[in-house]
Amino acid sequence: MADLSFLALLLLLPPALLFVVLYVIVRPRPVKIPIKNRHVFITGGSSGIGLALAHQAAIEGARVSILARSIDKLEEAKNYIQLSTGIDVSIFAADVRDYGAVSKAVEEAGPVDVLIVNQGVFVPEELEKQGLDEVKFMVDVNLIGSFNMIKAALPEMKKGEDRGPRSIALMSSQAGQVGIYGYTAYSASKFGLRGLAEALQQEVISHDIHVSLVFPPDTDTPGFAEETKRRPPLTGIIAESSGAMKAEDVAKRALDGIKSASFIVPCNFEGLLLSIATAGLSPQRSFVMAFFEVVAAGLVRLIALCFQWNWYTSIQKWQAQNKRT
Ligand SMILES: NC(=O)C1=CN([C@@H]2O[C@H](COP(=O)(O)OP(=O)(O)OC[C@H]3O[C@@H](n4cnc5c(N)ncnc54)[C@H](OP(=O)(O)O)[C@@H]3O)[C@@H](O)[C@H]2O)C=CC1
Ligand SMILES: CCCCCCCCCCCCCCCC(=O)[C@@H](N)CO
Repeated sequence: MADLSFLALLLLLPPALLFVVLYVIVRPRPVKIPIKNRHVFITGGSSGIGLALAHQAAIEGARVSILARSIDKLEEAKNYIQLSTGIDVSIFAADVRDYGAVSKAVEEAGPVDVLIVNQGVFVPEELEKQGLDEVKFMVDVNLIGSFNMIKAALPEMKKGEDRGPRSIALMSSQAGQVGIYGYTAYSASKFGLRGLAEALQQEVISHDIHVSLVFPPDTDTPGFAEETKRRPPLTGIIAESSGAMKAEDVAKRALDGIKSASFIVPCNFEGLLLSIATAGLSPQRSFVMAFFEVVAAGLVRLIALCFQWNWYTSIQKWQAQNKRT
């Protein structure tokens, strides 16, 4: 009996020690970002995930501003939120590719507490067929547009130390964690956001600003409805490895991730696996998540290799059936 409890202790000791070590070393330290009564500024807030985020943030008592190009869609979004919640949302018509327009909007909106850089365009096609104009379009809107937004909002955000912890959240995609057939430009733009976010977090941590990166799977939005009209079949087949979600559910996950200042914010179970598989050197505030990352790394890599096996088999089959062009 005594031998058994000694054995149990011996088995439990390494994970317990690991827990303690991780609890001590995880950086940056955990922090909570309040939403209520704070200024939440959402780009691409007139449609899909951005609109769901604006709606949710308004319900939670935030002062909400949304920015997008089309004034008609912005007004429609404003009316929808007004009708369903009674809350007024400020709207700003600007193209994120235009730094001057974006700065003007941010200046008019006033200091931002939570900046959600969510605008995005996606036009899937094999690189060989896709025009460079479309490649540039995706990189400009998704990546350079995000730089423009952050550059415009950061100076005032930095001055807000008396307002408490602030957040910059970026909307990536699971295609920003793994490259997917048909998404060369899109994946590149979303992988780019990760480099931006990791470096930025180190630069703004001393100002109590916390960066989050959200990784949704396929999500039912007006943009996605357009995308599916022209998505190469193989893109769809591979993307279906992760379950599709509703915009409201992605928005809820995203907002919860922002409020707990998680650096990596997965949205579904496959996303959780992907986050562990691609944890790399990204910051981790939660010692519990850090524990799983350390302990599950090998197994998750094995699962990832099985997915790659499955995807390459699908590609091979598809190309055999449809004669390579
Ligand atoms: N839906 C999906 O399957 C997934 C989406 N995502 C990401 O989530 C984000 C939102 O996607 P989703 O809700 O589907 O997209 P939608 O196409 O439904 O909405 C996109 C929003 O971005 C705005 N926008 C687009 N281009 C610009 C621009 N140049 N300047 C300013 N605003 C712009 C649009 O308004 P306007 O056109 O008027 O400018 C609109 O408000 C994107 O970053 C996308 O990559 C990630 C994973 C999956
Ligand atoms: C370790 C094992 C991990 C297993 C899970 C792998 C699942 C990967 C699926 C990738 C899906 C990409 C969807 C892109 C959605 C998107 O951004 C477009 N709809 C454009 O908006």
